[in-house]
Amino acid sequence: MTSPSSPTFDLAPYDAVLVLSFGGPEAPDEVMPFLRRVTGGRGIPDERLAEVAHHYELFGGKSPINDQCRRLCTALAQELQRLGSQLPVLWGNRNGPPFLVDTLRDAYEAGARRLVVITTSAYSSYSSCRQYREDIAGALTTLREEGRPLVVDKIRQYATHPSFARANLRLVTEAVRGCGQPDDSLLRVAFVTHSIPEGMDDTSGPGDGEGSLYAHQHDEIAHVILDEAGITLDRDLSGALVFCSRSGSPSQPWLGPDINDYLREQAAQGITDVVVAPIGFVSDHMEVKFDLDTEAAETAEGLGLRMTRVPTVGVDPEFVGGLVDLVGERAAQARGETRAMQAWPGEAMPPVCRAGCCPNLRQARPAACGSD
Ligand SMILES: CC1=C(CCC(=O)O)c2cc3nc(cc4[nH]c(cc5[nH]c(cc1n2)c(C)c5CCC(=O)O)c(CCC(=O)O)c4C)C(CCC(=O)O)=C3C
Ligand SMILES: [Fe+2]
Repeated sequence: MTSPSSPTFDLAPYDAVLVLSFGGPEAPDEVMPFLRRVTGGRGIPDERLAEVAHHYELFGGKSPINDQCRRLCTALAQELQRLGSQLPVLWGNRNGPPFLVDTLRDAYEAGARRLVVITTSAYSSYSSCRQYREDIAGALTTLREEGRPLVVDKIRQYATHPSFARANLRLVTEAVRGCGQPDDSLLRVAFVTHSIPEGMDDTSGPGDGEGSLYAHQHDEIAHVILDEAGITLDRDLSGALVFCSRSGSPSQPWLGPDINDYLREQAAQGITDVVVAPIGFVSDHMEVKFDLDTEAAETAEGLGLRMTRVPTVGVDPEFVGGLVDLVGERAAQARGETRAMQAWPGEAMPPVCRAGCCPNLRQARPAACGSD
């Protein structure tokens, strides 16, 4: 970790850090406009939209995601200040106010010319990486046409930055320690992430035909957490990678198994305790609050399974420190310096995405922060 007086903590050429997120409604009348923006032209059936609208209604029409972003911005700004940087931390979304383009316009008016983006999404795939790069490209085009040219870089996808796996490892270790089931043969750890269409997973990755990097990165983190937590606790832990929040048409294959099916299968085999670790999500947003804390918790209760939900990384200091480290790394790269890129487990993702990686399978759209 860099110390406050360290000359290596230099964030030039950046004028601001920008957190880019998904967006969410904050009042009942914002729910349907939000859902229409999210699903515009994507063939999500109406029944699914009504169902998801109901999830938001259960929480008074307010998604937790914006408050999570506000907390993250505050935590990042505090960590930057602790390291001696005064860079402002801004926030923009894809699907709800504050929209990315508006945040960037305000930044330009305030004098910013080059920014570095952190997305609230750790893994490789179209939905979790390239789509945000398309959002950036779209916003930059609009602003260029307005006579407000900006340069935007992005930190590398951070599923393979050690701080992310380590923070998740620590949280899972604590949850297993506290779950109250000392018998390893009666306990499973379910690592949960957002399901995506199989075609999107098949094409996730660096663009050289490797593919399935989304599933692979999750698998690797799940495995190292099981191993390391097992060593720390001197236990023989087992578990699986499972999925939530499947949408799309039922005929289209998405990644599985669904967490609820997994819980049923485990209960049928005599398991009594499941520790649910949402490694696919950086904070408690709607997928976590509804799909896990509401739906999966009900499934578990109906099965007589005890479910312990692991916290998301949120504003965990190790996680936030890792993001700030990545901002420093990206700044050094922007200055043309070479710097060792920390990675665990697996390889560091490129700071500039490779041509053709994680393609948009519906329509080709310009994407920023990549070599294509
Ligand atoms: C990989 C991934 C992440 C993680 C990476 C990232 O964070 O970006 C993510 C995050 C999120 N997804 C979210 C919400 C929604 N996602 C939807 C639909 C979809 N997600 C997909 C994938 C992902 N989504 C996909 C392939 C679709 C199908 C349609 C499409 O191809 O786009 C729909 C439509 C209705 C439905 O069908 O569920 C909604 C409402 C929210 C906000 C939650 C809140 O309000 O707290 C967040 C953070
Ligand atoms: Fe989603």
